[in-house]
Amino acid sequence: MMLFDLSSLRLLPPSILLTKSCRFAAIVPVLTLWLVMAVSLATSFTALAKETFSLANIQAERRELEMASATDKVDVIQDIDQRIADSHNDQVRRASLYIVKANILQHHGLKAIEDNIAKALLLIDEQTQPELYLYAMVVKSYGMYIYQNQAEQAAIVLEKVQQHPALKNDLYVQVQGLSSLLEVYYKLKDFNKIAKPLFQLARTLTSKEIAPEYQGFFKELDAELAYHSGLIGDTNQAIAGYRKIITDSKPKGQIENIAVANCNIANMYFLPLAEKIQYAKASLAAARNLSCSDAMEKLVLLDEVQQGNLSNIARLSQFHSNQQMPSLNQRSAYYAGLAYLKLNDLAGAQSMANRMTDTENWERYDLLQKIYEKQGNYRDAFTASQRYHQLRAQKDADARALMLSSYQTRLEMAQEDTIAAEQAKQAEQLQAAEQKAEARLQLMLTVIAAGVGITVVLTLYLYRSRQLQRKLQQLSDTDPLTGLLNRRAFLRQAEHLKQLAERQQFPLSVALIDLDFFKQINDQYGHQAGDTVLCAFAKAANSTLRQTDLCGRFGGEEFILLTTQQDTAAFAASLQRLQQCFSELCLQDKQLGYAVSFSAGITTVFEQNAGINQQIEDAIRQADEHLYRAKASGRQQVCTEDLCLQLVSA
Ligand SMILES: Nc1nc2c(ncn2[C@@H]2O[C@H](COP(=O)(O)OP(=O)(O)OP(=O)(O)O)[C@@H](O)[C@H]2O)c(=O)[nH]1
Repeated sequence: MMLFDLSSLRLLPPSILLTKSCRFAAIVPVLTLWLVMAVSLATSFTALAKETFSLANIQAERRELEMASATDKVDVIQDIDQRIADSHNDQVRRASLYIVKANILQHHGLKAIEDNIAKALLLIDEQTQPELYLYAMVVKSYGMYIYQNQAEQAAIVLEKVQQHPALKNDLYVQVQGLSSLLEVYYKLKDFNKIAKPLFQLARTLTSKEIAPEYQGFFKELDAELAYHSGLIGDTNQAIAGYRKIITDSKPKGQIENIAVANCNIANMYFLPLAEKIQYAKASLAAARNLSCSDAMEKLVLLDEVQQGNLSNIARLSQFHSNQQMPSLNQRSAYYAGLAYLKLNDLAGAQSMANRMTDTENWERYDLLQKIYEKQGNYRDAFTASQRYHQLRAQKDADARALMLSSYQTRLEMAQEDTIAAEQAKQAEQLQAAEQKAEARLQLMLTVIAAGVGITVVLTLYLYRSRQLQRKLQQLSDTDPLTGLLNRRAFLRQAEHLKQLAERQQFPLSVALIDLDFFKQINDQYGHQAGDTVLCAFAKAANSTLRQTDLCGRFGGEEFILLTTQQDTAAFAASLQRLQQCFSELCLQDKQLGYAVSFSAGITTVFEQNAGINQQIEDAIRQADEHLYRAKASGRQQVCTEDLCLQLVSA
């Protein structure tokens, strides 16, 4: 049976490990392993790519569908349904398609919105797909507002949407939300709040940060911005917005866009009538068959009646009420009524007043006031006049509030911008300071590290050179054969010891030692044996003398000792011990095997009590003289000035 170690198989090519017979069997698990790894890697990459691009894909698809929705809604809805059916495996995409469908069907009743949003919400996880959730909320709240008159609830939802951090990931939803919020605030007459989303919308749409692929898409929303600007009385911004659309549409020959843009300007509440008529004429000049063309013609007709062309009154008054432009219907009835009054046709005027059903419209009361006045009904004329002034004052107050709110908001946003710019500047400065500090710290650390490194290297270098110096000193101070001090080092240290002896008042004596018949040893046993004898002497000296004694090789077979012994007798006794030890070592040596002796001459260098104090050189000369006597008296003796003592060998 063959056993395989799979861990090693993975590291080494199977061919190296296996014989031909079992190679195939081993390749199978290895290949399987590699295959599993490759497949899992590929799937994880695909999953990652899918996760990363899913929002972008959804946004691209939404763009495509909503842009197309402007052309043929029925086809688009069919297309969406098909896509929903095809994407049964992708919940997120399906949810997105349901929301797009709800958005496209916004003007087809609440049920169409609610049904599709409900289906989408079932498929959305708010935590993991916040952008889709926000989109659903925007579409849903718009439906609530237009069909259920739940503007307040819609405002709460839309405000929450605008504050959601994930909104920044979806500029489209952000803009849709702002746009809906504007309408809702307008409906609620929440004038203090209108300006902010409007300016935010304007800022977003003019932002340079909009990615190129979104710019074309958002162009559609320029009309939205212009429309809301008109609603809040920012006629300049509204006209500028519409003019932009007109300028963009002209080279493309999009005459409907041009007509509608002019039409929208003409319909702006805050625009003076004379200007309205001018834009109405421009709209009609571009196209006459649009849903707003009737209203434009009515405006032009109004002008004619105002100019005194009263023959057109009948035509003006004949216009059927147009649901799209209720205000214009009211207005045409008003101007027709005024014209009838000019012609003293009170019945005609009254019929026009009856058509003005909006009891909040100040023009109705202006007309009634004038009719009652002509009838001589001053009581009702007074009441109508009172109501007229009341409503006008209210309208003026609303307009003033709107203007003030717009300026107030502009101011607040400018302040916010200043604060944000200041904070950004501070953050930048802080970052720069942090970077500087970091760089300084880095530099300091580098310097410290370099310092530490240099110190370590220097210390090592100094330590090494100190060691070397010591070694050199030791080499230059020692005799290489015996390891004792050489003559020069001995004399130097002897000088120091003598100075110490003088200071501390201790006695100092010197002995000059010469080995006996050394030449004979050399001659008889060889030079190496002579060296052994010299080393034996050094060894004996080291083991018998005191730590404080100095011993050196003075030259050849001559040694010198400097001792702090009290008297010469004690010194001689030490030399006796030395002789004993020395001769023993020689005797025990296999090469020699016999005792060797030495002769010594000793003398006092310094002795305070005896009044002796001589130079080291003088003392050595004296010791040499005594040594000469020791040699002359038969060797193996130690001699002082007065006597000689025989040394005993082992
Ligand atoms: N092996 C050896 N011999 C040395 C060394 N230095 C000097 N000598 C020898 O020591 C001998 C000294 O001989 P001498 O001065 O005649 O003295 P001696 O033979 O000891 O006779 P006495 O001193 O009169 O007892 C010479 O033969 C030198 O060559 C050394 O380092 N090693």
